[in-house]
Amino acid sequence: MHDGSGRIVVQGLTKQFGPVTAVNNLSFTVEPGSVTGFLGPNGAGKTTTLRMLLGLVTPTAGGSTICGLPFAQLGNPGRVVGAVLEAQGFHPGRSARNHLRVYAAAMGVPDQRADEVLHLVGLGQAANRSAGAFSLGMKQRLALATALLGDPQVLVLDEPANGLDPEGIVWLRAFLQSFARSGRTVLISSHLLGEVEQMVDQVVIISRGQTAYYGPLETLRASQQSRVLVQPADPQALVAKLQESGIGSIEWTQDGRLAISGVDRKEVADLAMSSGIALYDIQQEVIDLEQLFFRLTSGQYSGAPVPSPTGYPPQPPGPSPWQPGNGWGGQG
Ligand SMILES: Nc1ncnc2c1ncn2[C@@H]1O[C@H](COP(=O)(O)OP(=O)(O)OP(=O)(O)O)[C@@H](O)[C@H]1O
Repeated sequence: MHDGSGRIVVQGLTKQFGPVTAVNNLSFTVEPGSVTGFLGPNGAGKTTTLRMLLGLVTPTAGGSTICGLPFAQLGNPGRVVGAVLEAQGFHPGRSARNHLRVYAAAMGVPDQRADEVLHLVGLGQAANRSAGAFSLGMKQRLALATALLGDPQVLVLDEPANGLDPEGIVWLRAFLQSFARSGRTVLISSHLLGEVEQMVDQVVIISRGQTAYYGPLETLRASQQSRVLVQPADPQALVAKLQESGIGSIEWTQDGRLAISGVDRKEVADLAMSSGIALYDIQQEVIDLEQLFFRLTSGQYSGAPVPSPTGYPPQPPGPSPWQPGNGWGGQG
């Protein structure tokens, strides 16, 4: 019997395809009640990890659990975890409703659940239309509806924003956040941080099959020291005043402004005013998460070091479920 927690634990997960190490000793925990983004560039090992989590690929080492159990031991897994791994091929002549009824029967849920999940994903009006003729965005919604059939506690979605128009992305964000707010677990992968930035609370960023960052998105943002960018009438005078008062560290930007770290805008403005130095422009630098993401994952290609923010390396909570005979490496 699973523990009903909705927690996903990945511990020491490794997958070797011949000479290729697709996933390398990967560990992280996904807690219920939040949307977690599983991010990394193309080829980082995201799909392989999700396939191992869902019992479709046998790990070379390590393992994973959902609600405390390896996938293979979940019993009726569709009732615990709903998954969308790729925009599925749908039977060309089958309506959306009938597609769902086939899956509902296989899972042992009543036919009427097909209509419920169609409404949940906004396809209520398209129930009788042929799923094979759906647009990519509608197929994504239908795949999500299929994953929701068993009213699962955990959702695992591989690149769910792919193919959605801006309205679809806004809808998906609201849907996943409300799903998570009901105490359930959402894990979504993407190779673009910007695409899921507004949807996720936590992130697991991987590069070359290894964890580059694991923790709240906010902590990642805050780990980047922001700078005050200022254009003074007399830069030398402001530099002298800043150095005199020991405020921040100062650099010149390429466009000739002063960039001051370790201060807020008000401190710089107050100092300039009390020193009689006019400022033509002053602003707090906005941290570009996309740039940060590239920096974190560029090691995939260049071997660059990555920072270790708080919360890393991750530890699975509570007693280790990784005991001999607990399903390790046997599923797949
Ligand atoms: N069945 C397989 N046989 C051999 N190599 C594989 C296999 N599946 C994946 N790989 C390799 O493992 C690495 C990780 O691939 P994976 O598909 O997990 O990455 P990904 O992060 O999901 O990438 P993408 O964003 O492009 O989908 C890649 O180098 C890929 O070529």
